[in-house]
Amino acid sequence: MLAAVAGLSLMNVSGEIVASSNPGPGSFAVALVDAIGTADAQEIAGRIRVAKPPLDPRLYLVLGPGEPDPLRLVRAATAGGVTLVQWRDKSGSTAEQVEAVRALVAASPVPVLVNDRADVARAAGAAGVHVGHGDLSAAEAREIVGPAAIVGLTIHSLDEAVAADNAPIDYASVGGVFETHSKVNPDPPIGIDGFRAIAGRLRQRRPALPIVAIAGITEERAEALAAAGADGIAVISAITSSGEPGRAAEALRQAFARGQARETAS
Ligand SMILES: Cc1ncc(COP(=O)(O)OP(=O)(O)O)c(N)n1
Ligand SMILES: Cc1ncsc1CCOP(=O)(O)O
Ligand SMILES: [Mg+2]
Repeated sequence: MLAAVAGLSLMNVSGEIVASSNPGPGSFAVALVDAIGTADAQEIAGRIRVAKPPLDPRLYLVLGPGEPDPLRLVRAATAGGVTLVQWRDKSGSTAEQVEAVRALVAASPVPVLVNDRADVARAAGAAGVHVGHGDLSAAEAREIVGPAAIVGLTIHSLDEAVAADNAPIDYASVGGVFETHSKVNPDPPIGIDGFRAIAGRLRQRRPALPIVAIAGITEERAEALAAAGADGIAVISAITSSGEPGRAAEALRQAFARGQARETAS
């Protein structure tokens, strides 16, 4: 498979290079064969464009093996409006994680990312990986999952925002914004003002980088965070503990949309 992709890329990019010198119709084929034969690997790699899965971070569900029926949960939550899913397993074996992620990828109509484990993401055919402090760096994760995958990074502070200026990431997750019972968070919550400050610093250098907020997010807070400029909210308990994940997802999406409308109007 990889060899086929490499061969096609070599053909396509060589064709682009030859076409840019405007050869006549009779000499194009000869020039193409010459270009393929003398191709410079670095130039070819630099010109390859890869299509990423579309990233819609508006409502990002994080779940793990503690859920009694993860596939059912994901089906209901995505039907209710979840746009992105993350598998977060802090203790399962590698084989267990790969199996769980493969099943989720098959069941989910939206992209599935894997927390921490770029190797699992790649092996299971997930859309990407999320890393934070103490995990692989974003650059190391990117090496493993490749240029077409989604890489997300947690940002806790202004210093981490500055350090992320050149990180090869597709979105940042800022938090913990509020207190959470779903994870041990040693740092105090940053609040909505902290979110605004960090998001502002990230956007100084990377205005198009999607930024989601995480930790302790409820319907009411979803609206406030959208109004504060979040591109998305990442939640565990607001959906997994609701008893009705589809309805909870719908309510969060609606609240988030109300906040976005307030932000646009301001
Ligand atoms: C969307 C999202 N944001 C933040 C995190 C937390 O990542 P990290 O800081 O690496 O902590 P763990 O989740 O690995 O315990 C996340 N997983 N997802
Ligand atoms: C994975 C993670 N990272 C920072 S807070 C958190 C958990 C968020 O869960 P909840 O939405 O239940 O507060
Ligand atoms: Mg992590």
